[in-house]
Amino acid sequence: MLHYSSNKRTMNNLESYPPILRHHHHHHQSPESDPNESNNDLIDDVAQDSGLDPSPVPVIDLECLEQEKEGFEEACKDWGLFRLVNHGIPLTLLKELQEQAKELFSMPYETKHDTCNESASPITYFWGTPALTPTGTALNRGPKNFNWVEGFDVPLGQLSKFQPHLPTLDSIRLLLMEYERHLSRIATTIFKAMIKNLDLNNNNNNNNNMMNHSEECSPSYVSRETGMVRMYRYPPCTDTSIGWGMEVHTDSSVLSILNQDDHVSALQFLKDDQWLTVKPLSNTLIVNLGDMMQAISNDRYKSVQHRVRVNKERERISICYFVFPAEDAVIESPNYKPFTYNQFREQVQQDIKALGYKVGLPRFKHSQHF
Ligand SMILES: O=C(O)CCC(=O)C(=O)O
Ligand SMILES: [Fe+2]
Repeated sequence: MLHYSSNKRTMNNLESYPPILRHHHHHHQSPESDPNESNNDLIDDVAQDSGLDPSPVPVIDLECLEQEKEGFEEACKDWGLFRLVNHGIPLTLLKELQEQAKELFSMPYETKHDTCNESASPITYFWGTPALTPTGTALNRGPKNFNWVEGFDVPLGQLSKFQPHLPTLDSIRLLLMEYERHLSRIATTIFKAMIKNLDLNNNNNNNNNMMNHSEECSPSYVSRETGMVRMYRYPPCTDTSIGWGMEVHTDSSVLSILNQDDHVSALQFLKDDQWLTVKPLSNTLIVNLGDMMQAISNDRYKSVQHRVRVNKERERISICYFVFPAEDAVIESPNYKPFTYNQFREQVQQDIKALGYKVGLPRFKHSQHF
């Protein structure tokens, strides 16, 4: 019985991949594959099994942001990425989301494609690139920039107004609404602590976007309405020279919070010119700082460069939450010309279309070097 269902799952899986992501899915090792690569995979797996975290990613306790201020500051300044513990999200919710996302992705490709192309659906389905237009269609960047990934784009502000026909998508919608409540709480807590450490309230008296006078965190820079979730599946690919699950980039968000598959390590980030791998560890979240946070902090904090490797044998699921400033929130800091997130996004889209890549923050600096 077990055997039967696991065979069935494998078969479904192949049908569930977008046609263009099916070619390199076979179980035997390809002769040209680089032996060092496969060794690395093995080492990762051993490290994972031992339960240790061999890469020195800073660990931040959400309950102790003030007490452990120094470590938190260092993580924001020197790393741009940290592992979050004590986040208060029930482990059952994290696991349920992973399970439901896996089930959704394992549906036939056509089903996923058609469901999300219903005109009323704010959730869109894409593959081959994480770069989308505001309406959710993929920005075509040519075959060179093809990424080994498929995903769903979920604008969180619209979830309560919409009921998908597909039952799996609807149950995921309900889970995501619950998840969003936790994530906006977490993002606000982290952002408040950052603003306090950066001492921005005192320095920018005329800037209402950080906190307002009653010491309440204003929603302007961490807006619930514009938040989004991306669910990704990275199919396995025997030929890892094909490229990246997701090529190197920085996030445009204020903060990104990642709930990743417990089994496959693939996310890498740049630290002092070295690529380090983030090991998946159960019941932890990965938080990374995005471009908006770097600008808000006037470059004291850093939007970390990261990328996702393809895995030879196993698919990987990740669920990423991104928080952005409100539409009308103007980012003002000494190194930058004042700009809104919409202007930033518009510029990114233009650059991707014209140049094939995102220029990002340098476009908005007083002195432009790019
Ligand atoms: O899937 C991941 O681990 C990271 C995804 C990512 O970097 C992104 O969506 O910006
Ligand atoms: Fe990213």
